Parts: sequence; C-alpha cells; structure tokens
Amino acid sequence: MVLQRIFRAVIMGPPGSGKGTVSARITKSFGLTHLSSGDILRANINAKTELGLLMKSCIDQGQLVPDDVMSRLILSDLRTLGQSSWLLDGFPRTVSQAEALDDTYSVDTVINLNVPFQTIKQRLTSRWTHLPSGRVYNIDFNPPKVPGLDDVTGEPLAQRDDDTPETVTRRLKSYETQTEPVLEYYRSKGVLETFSGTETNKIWPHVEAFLHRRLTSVNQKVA
Ligand SMILES: Nc1nc2c(ncn2[C@@H]2O[C@H](COP(=O)(O)OP(=O)(O)O)[C@@H](O)[C@H]2O)c(=O)[nH]1
Ligand SMILES: Nc1ncnc2c1ncn2[C@@H]1O[C@H](COP(=O)(O)OP(=O)(O)O)[C@@H](O)[C@H]1O
Repeated sequence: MVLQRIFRAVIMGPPGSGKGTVSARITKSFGLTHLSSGDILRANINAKTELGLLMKSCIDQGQLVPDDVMSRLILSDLRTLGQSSWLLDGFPRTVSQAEALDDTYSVDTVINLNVPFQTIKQRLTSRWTHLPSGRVYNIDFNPPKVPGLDDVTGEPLAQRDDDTPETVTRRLKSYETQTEPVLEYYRSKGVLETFSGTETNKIWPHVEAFLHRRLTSVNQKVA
C-alpha cells in the first residue's frame, strides 16, 4: 500500500513477545521503516562507541538505559528518517520517554503484543540473533536454514548476553514496573491496540488486518 501521509507507529510488548518478528512482517507488508532501540544499542556496543561501552553493563544486567540518553538517541535517529513512515520498536519504555516522543511527534497507533511471561521465558533462551541486521531466529520456531548462520548474509548468529534466564527475569520485572504504565499512557490517548496470544503466527493475521484497515482509512482521509 502506498501511503499518502507519514504514518507513525509504535510496537510494544514484554521482552520476547515477538516485537522484532512482527516488525519484520510489518516492514515487508506495509513498507514502514523499522527502528529498534535494542538494535541501535547493540550496534553501538559492537562498534565500541563511547555510548555502547557505557551502556553495555546496564543492558547486560537487564536494566534500562537512562531516559535522557535513550530519548536523545532515538529522537535524533527519527530526525534522519525525514518524510518516511516509521515503526518504533523498544521505545518508549517509560512514561518519561513517551512524553519526550510526544513533544516532537504525534503517534498514530500503538500495537501492543500481550504474551504471557511463561511463554516468553522459554523463547528467549533459544533466541539467536544476527547482530548487524537484528534478524532473529529461534531453534524451535523459525530456525535458520543452516544452523548457526544468518539466512541472508551467511554470517554467524549469536546469543545475546542478556538472554540468560536470570537477566530475562530482571527484564520482565522492569517491564512490569517501568513499561506497563506506558500502555496506560497510550490507552488514555485512545491509540492503543492490544493483541493477545501465545503464538506469533496466530497474532499476526490480526495485526495485519488491523493495520490494513488503519492505513486505508488514513489514505481515504487524505484523498
Ligand atoms: N516458539 C515460538 N517462538 C517465537 C514465536 N514468535 C517469536 N518467537 C521467537 O521468540 C524470540 C523472541 O522474539 P522477538 O521477535 O525477538 O521478540 P522481541 O524481544 O519482543 O523483539 C525469537 O527467538 C523469535 O524467533 C512463536 O510464536 N513461538
Ligand atoms: N527505550 C529503552 N529505554 C531504556 N533501555 C532500553 C530501551 N530500549 C532498549 N533498552 C535496553 O536494551 C535492552 C534490549 O532491548 P531490546 O532489544 O528491545 O529487548 P527485547 O527485544 O528483548 O525486548 C533492554 O533490556 C534495555 O537494557
């Protein structure tokens, strides 16, 4: 679908709820530019930038990066996207970040993946990531064609340092205390759309149908 105005979306959900997996499908079907805060942070760690080195221990301990650092980083990346429609994944994770985003952009829709914590814990310990692109695989759900290698580039896959059972527990706790209030924030603005389930393949058709309706109505309003 060709969009006739800029569309701004956020995808939310606990760690491991399938944000990256669903974002890749949204990008493919609707052409929104995907911006993932976790991918940006890991690229900084990989490139050993000052920011990456400072933030690594925070991330490895399952703690959130400070709001001011994160908001500055994401808002400056959003500026470089110019006139593109976008899908933000992993940001905002606190109400203060949501307010910082609101100061500059009005968010059209927030897709919330509501997946039980028990389902998530099993997934994350079998997640394999192609760090340069953020493509994710799973030994059970979507294994790479060649074990241990990325389907597109053939480069090696890695397990994230923060996908250990102890760190996952800490990340889920921080999600409950710091990120769940963001859902309330967007609910009160009338832009939150929640999709519940335990399997991405069952959730996805609902997300796809919702976005199709939403984007069609945006285009009709412009026309
Ligand atoms: N078993 C199973 N694994 C899934 C499903 N959906 C996604 N995954 C895997 O679960 C892990 C977490 O998904 P990801 O998209 O990275 O979630 P995010 O942390 O919210 O971005 C990855 O290894 C995915 O391949 C599913 O329906 N079933
Ligand atoms: N918006 C954010 N605010 C603070 N910290 C963040 C943010 N986004 C990512 N991080 C840090 O990066 C880690 C990994 O994020 P991410 O890749 O989005 O995790 P997941 O895909 O498992 O939800 C987080 O646990 C946190 O330490």
